[in-house]
Amino acid sequence: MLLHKTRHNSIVIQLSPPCPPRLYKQTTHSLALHTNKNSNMATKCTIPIIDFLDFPNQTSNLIAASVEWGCFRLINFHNILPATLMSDMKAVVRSLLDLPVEIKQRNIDVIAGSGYMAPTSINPLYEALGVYDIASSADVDKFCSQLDASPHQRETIMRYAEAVHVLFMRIGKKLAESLGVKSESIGIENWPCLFRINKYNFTPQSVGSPGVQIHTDSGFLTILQYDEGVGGLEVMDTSDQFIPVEPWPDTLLVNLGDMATVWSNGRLRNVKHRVQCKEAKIRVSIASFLLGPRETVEPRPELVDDDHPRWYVPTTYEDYRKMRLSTELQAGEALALLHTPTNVRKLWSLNYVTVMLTLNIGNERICNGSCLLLLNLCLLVTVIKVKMLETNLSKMITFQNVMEVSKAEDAKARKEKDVIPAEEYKMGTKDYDLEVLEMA
Ligand SMILES: O=C(O)CCC(=O)C(=O)O
Ligand SMILES: [Fe+2]
Repeated sequence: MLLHKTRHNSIVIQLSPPCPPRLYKQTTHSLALHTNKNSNMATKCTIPIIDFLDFPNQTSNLIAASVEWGCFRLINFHNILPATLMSDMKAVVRSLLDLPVEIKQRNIDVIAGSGYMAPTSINPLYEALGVYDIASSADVDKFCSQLDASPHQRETIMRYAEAVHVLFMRIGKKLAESLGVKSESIGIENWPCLFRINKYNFTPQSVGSPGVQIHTDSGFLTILQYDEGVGGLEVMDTSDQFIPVEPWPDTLLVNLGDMATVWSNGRLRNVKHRVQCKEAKIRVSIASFLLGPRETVEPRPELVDDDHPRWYVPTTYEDYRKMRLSTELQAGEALALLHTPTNVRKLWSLNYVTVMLTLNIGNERICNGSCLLLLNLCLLVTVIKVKMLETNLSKMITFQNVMEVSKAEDAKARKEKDVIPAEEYKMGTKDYDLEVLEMA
């Protein structure tokens, strides 16, 4: 029996383990064929693969992957983002992250966490540089100037930004259409695309430690060019277990984030993921985030009906991001704070019914041992859930108060970055657990 937490934070009890969709299987040896139709497939179920050259055949796979997993590996996209551009970009990114700290600090935030993040004493393994919106050539230009990028570096970054933006448009439109939403109506061309390059200074002492804590991405879609040599990235599978995203050359990982869940009225899964230090090497990744509509984000009317009542109240990405930061709910839990009052009431009534059933049936001794065990488990889950809801609600109230003095909140969100020189990292000597990083 499994207790399974759905993306609406409700708990369902499954009598047998859920099986991930069987559509997606990978060959054990390589991805050389770049197809998931190979008949010699391994039996292991794993992260879905979407072949970008195989649309519209892939439409149902795309939707299944986005609903069940909230992520997929993308293959055969090189007509848009060539392999040479990916490796050129990787080289540029490495050299930018190797710049002296005084230069990297010129990369200031536009929104909290969009600029340079220095290693800190709490999290000495991680640093990042970022651009608020790679869909804006002015933003990309500014980033290049801040870091004194050479003409070659500038050109590579510009070409990469354009290619990733095209990929976002194509994937986003396919996703919308496969959900029955007309892609022309969503204005996706105007959504900002945050860009972040991440460096993990993994050392022998840090093996086994977290590089980035469990989180969901707060935006709509993420395109991740993960390190092709150094692993460590893990995503939560359909049974809520973390599984490694083994580095496969010439593939990208696409994640769906919190805004996709709101926009789709809860149909698209915001995948939880994390980075663990597996080996003592420098790991570099390039993450691009399509954040979502600039104005209000709310469930699409096409996806709200009697069978799918509206789950989320309207919000803006900016407000949601601030709420995630101030509540430190980084793994999608903050979405519960956007639940419509009707749905919150439903959750409470469900909890109430479960408690009553457990107490009544337990008292009347009309059930056998295993039934009682099951009911007790329900009770335990209910109590935990009510506790979580209470904590989240109190965080929301705090958040609302804090929003009233939003200037102060902004300052608070831009956490002080205590830069420490590389030679002073004391990895392995004390716990450099986790600070809450401002993940996109
Ligand atoms: O470095 C990675 O592979 C993942 C980074 C990530 O999840 C993020 O930047 O949101
Ligand atoms: Fe992420």
